[in-house]
Amino acid sequence: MRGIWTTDHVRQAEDRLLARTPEGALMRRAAHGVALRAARMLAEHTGAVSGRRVVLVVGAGNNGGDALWAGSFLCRRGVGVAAVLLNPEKAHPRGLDALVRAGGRVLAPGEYPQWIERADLVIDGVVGISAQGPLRADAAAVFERVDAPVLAVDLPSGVDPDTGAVDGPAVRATSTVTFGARKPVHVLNPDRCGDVTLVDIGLGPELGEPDLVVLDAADVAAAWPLPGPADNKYSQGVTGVAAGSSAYPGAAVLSAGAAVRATSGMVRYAGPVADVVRVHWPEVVATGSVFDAGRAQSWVVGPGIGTGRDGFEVLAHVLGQGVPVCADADAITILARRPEVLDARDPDTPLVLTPHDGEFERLTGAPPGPDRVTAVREAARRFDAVVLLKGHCTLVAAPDGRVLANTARGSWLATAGSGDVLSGITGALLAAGLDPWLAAGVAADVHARAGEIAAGGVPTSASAVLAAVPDALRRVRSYLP
Ligand SMILES: NC(=O)C1=CN([C@@H]2O[C@H](COP(=O)(O)OP(=O)(O)OC[C@H]3O[C@@H](n4cnc5c(N)ncnc54)[C@H](O)[C@@H]3O)[C@@H](O)[C@H]2O)[C@@H](O)CC1
Ligand SMILES: [K+]
Repeated sequence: MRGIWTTDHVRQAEDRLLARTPEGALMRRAAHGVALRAARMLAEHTGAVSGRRVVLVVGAGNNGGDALWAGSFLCRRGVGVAAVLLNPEKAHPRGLDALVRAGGRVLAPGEYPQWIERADLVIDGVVGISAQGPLRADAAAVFERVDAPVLAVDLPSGVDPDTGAVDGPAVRATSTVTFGARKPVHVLNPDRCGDVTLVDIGLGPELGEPDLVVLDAADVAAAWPLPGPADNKYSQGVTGVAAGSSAYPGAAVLSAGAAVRATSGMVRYAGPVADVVRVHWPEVVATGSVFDAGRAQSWVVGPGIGTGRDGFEVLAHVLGQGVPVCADADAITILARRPEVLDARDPDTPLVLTPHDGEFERLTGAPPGPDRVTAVREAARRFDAVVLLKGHCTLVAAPDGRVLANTARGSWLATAGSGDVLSGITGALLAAGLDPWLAAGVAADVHARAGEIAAGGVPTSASAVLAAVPDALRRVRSYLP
């Protein structure tokens, strides 16, 4: 599991570390990491380092200091370095001194356009973790001229460090070098950060519990339940699926099929399109209604069930079974309109809600807004449920405040029926007894990998995503030590 810390926590940790570190040491270590990455980018993009041109765009704080020091290191490798100082009086004095002593130059205001146009690489040292709001006009005017690859120091300036939100001009980096800890922007807005390199500045012991986590493939593989020698079809957990209707039989086929692909345990289907499900998935034990379905260790409820009285009764029934429930799609709309349905829930049974933005707004009365992490965390507390907020970066919050992020692998999952597949996978993991927060996070990860495999670079479909679940699992298992 990789941790991510908000800027407040990073700043507090840095203060503790700074108190016992010689002055300037951390900044030089950070800047050295920037210079190494910059040299590699020059070599990759131009075939050489020495003789190439780098422009530093330098703001008023330590982020600009990092860029100036990095520039001084690059000068020593024969790179021609020039700095645009956005706020010359406030430019980091020691960094500036180091750059000038190493042979770098400071550009006069009228000089920067031709330098930017001829640059092989631009280093964004406008603002780091103390950033507020979008790029100001002077910095925006500089970056408008940039064609070269951009290396962001700590984070792309203009993008909110804690939410990843962009609300005006902002840098789009080719690569980012960050220090000590990953910040939320790196997972919430990967498109603006490019590839992210983490430089160790010794912050680890000061950091404490992360504010957000990302699962590694090895975490996903380790969490995924596999049958053991003593297992049978019941012991691995029976997944119940209450989905579909005559209008939407596909939702039932996709959700039940995803559960079949995700587990070797038994899958039950209960709903009006049992015959259609049986034709697609002969291994599913299908019946016409949840009221006469046998026992299950979890229920997936909602995809395609409709939002009328029948849907309400189905949802109330499965919530009363005393087993974990994954409520998706129409079940979320029912819950939003008639929250009294939750009275049927035994408060100790886990509930996973999987809204997209529109359903989230229906459920909570407000859209997630720019601070999606806070929004999903509050919803999880309010509903005492795990809430999985779908998006380019999917977030999963637990009622105890834990949040994990699953960064997208392209936009392949933006296809009809994709959510039905996710709910089926989640249901299978709940039936196996996984912690519901982990179940939802692991399901989101494998779903995203299956989407990437199914697409292979071209548009795909939910059926293809479902078919790719086993390959996605094989791939995550290959990361096991
Ligand atoms: N404190 C430390 O121990 C270390 C800090 N480091 C660097 O220091 C950075 C943080 O430095 P600072 O706290 O000095 O602050 P920043 O360099 O992030 O910002 C400097 C100032 O820019 C102004 N500003 C805010 N938003 C702006 C915007 N949108 N456009 C233009 N100006 C804006 C503010 O007045 C702010 O105080 C980190 O991101 C990292 O790059 C690294 O050197 C590693 C060690
Ligand atoms: K920056």
